[in-house]
Amino acid sequence: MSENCALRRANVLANHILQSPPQPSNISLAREACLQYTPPEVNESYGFQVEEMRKLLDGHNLKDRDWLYGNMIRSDLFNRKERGGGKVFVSPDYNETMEQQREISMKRILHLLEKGVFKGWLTETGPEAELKKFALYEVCGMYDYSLSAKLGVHFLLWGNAIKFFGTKRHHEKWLKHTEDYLVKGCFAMTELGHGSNVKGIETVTTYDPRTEEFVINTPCESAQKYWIGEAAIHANHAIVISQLEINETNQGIHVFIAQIRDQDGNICPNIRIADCGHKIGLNGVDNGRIWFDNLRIPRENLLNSVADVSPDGEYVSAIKNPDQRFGAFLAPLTSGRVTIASCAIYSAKVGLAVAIRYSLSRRAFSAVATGPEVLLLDYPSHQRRLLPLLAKTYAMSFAANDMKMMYVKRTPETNKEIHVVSMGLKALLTWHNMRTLQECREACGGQGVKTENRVGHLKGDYDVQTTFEGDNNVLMQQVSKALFAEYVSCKKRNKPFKGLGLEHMNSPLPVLPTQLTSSTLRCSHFQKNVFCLRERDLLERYTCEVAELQERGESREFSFLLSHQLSEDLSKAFAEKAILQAVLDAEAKLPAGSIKVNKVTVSHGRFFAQPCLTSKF
Ligand SMILES: Cc1cc2nc3c(=O)[nH]c(=O)nc-3n(C[C@H](O)[C@H](O)[C@H](O)COP(=O)(O)OP(=O)(O)OC[C@H]3O[C@@H](n4cnc5c(N)ncnc54)[C@H](O)[C@@H]3O)c2cc1C
Repeated sequence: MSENCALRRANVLANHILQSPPQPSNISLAREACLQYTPPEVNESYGFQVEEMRKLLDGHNLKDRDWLYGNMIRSDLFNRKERGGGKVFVSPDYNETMEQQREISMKRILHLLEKGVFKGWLTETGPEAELKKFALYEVCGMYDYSLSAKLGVHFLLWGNAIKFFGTKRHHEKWLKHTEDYLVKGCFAMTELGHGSNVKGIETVTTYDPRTEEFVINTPCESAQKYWIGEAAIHANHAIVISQLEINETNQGIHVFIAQIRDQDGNICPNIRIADCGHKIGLNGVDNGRIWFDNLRIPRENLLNSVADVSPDGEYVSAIKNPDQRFGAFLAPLTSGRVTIASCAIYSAKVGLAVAIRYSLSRRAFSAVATGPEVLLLDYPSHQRRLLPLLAKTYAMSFAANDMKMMYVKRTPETNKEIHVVSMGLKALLTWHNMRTLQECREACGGQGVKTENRVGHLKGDYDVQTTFEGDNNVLMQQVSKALFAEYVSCKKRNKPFKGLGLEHMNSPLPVLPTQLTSSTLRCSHFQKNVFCLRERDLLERYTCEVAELQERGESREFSFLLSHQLSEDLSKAFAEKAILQAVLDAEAKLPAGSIKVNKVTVSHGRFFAQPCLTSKF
């Protein structure tokens, strides 16, 4: 980009910001010849240190990420494209049929397996191994979300279910084989009749002490397993979530391993499988439907860390309360949600990179008759459309990194907090991604529709993130329910708040200054107070509303579902407070002045902070 161009743009931007009348400029407004255009990636130069920015945004495992990018770029399987300036890009071939996408996704996984990408994904433990895994998922997700989702089903759902719910015998038998793809796993929880309401699933498993086997049955059409990733073609084993009936007593949902295909890929007896077919995106994943016709599996295939059945058919569980048992069974979904939320932010980054770069090369309309046309990003409306989304993406990127750290350092004491935070952030970050992608698509005009520009495809592929591993609206209810439970429990026991970030409620109400100057608005102490006050107010009002509903005779469970507006506002306030905290933490770690939360906006009674990065690196 010529110096004149840059200067002119800086002037226009400065004028927008300072809102001063346009200054007469000495810069030549000569029309640029059409053919002077070169794609930005060819001669891009940066006014900041890219590596420093990456450290800040990626946060961890930069070398591992580059190693995986390198593996993709070197392989023909990833559809490499050489561009001017010696740059090599990889992106899926968007002309492939659903069948081809499924096949190539599996081939890519097997190629990465050969390169050692998944080494230790289930057998190595500790924060370093887990962070590395998160980083590699994110890289896969940026390349093609089908690749990341397929890995998610195999490692996070199937693999983690064995890890968390299984005991030594299961770990020894399955984990290494899973890591080596000698078994290909899927996770069969959702049914046609029951998705969000997991407790209501209808698949039934009974025990036969004569043969020491469990018998899994799909009693009706609504009990067919539906949307099961990898089930249509690739998986040969399934985690089956089912009600367990022992001596005609229902013990609630339990987790079993069932073989669904033999080594040659043939469907096993007493199992029927159908394909869910073409989807609006994510067609590299083969989602399927499964029916079990009194399938017999060995007694050892019950994952028995939470509960067990003795050879003669006695049910034993250390957790007596069925609700607590149910909660323990949903634990592996936490790592899935953390991954989903962080991948969503990478998708938003890709969309914004495409749209903002386009807005820096596309011109439309001239300010003066003989002058050059104006760059899209010089229009205040275009800035207002894209830059707040960019700022929020930065903020959420810090929050995603904080959440990953919290997850990898989890302890029994922090498990509940990470569970609730991951629900709130999964919902907010995936919604943000979808909103961002739509704006980016429109901001690119007609070019946004072109498949090669990716934004449209990202929308199709990432859309389901708002639904799977917890529908966002249902997650919002669960966040507010958890906050309610904490509030009521502390008040009843007259104990101070401890956990879920509610400790601020132990202090008297903070007093906000009546005069809001710009320096007040920029002060992190003020910002935190505002977010805490909002959460406190919403939590108190929500608690009153739920209590009133219960007094009017609604059941405890149903009262949470009836209070929707306050519930949603409270859950969002909780998640946005976590995002603000992540921005402030990031700011604290940086050289003074490198990052600033520069604006707190108040609209419709809601507060939101917009961080901005300055170029002080
Ligand atoms: C591509 C894809 C892959 C998937 N992969 C898997 C997989 O591998 N394994 C697996 O087990 N499942 C999988 N799923 C299933 C997924 O987890 C479920 O679709 C999800 O849990 C939602 O369930 P549902 O579709 O039955 O929707 P429902 O639960 O019926 O929800 C429908 C709508 O009703 C609303 N709603 C529901 N309950 C309430 C309430 N209490 N209050 C207010 N509104 C409510 C929801 O917000 C939603 O908008 C996958 C789904 C898709 C689409």
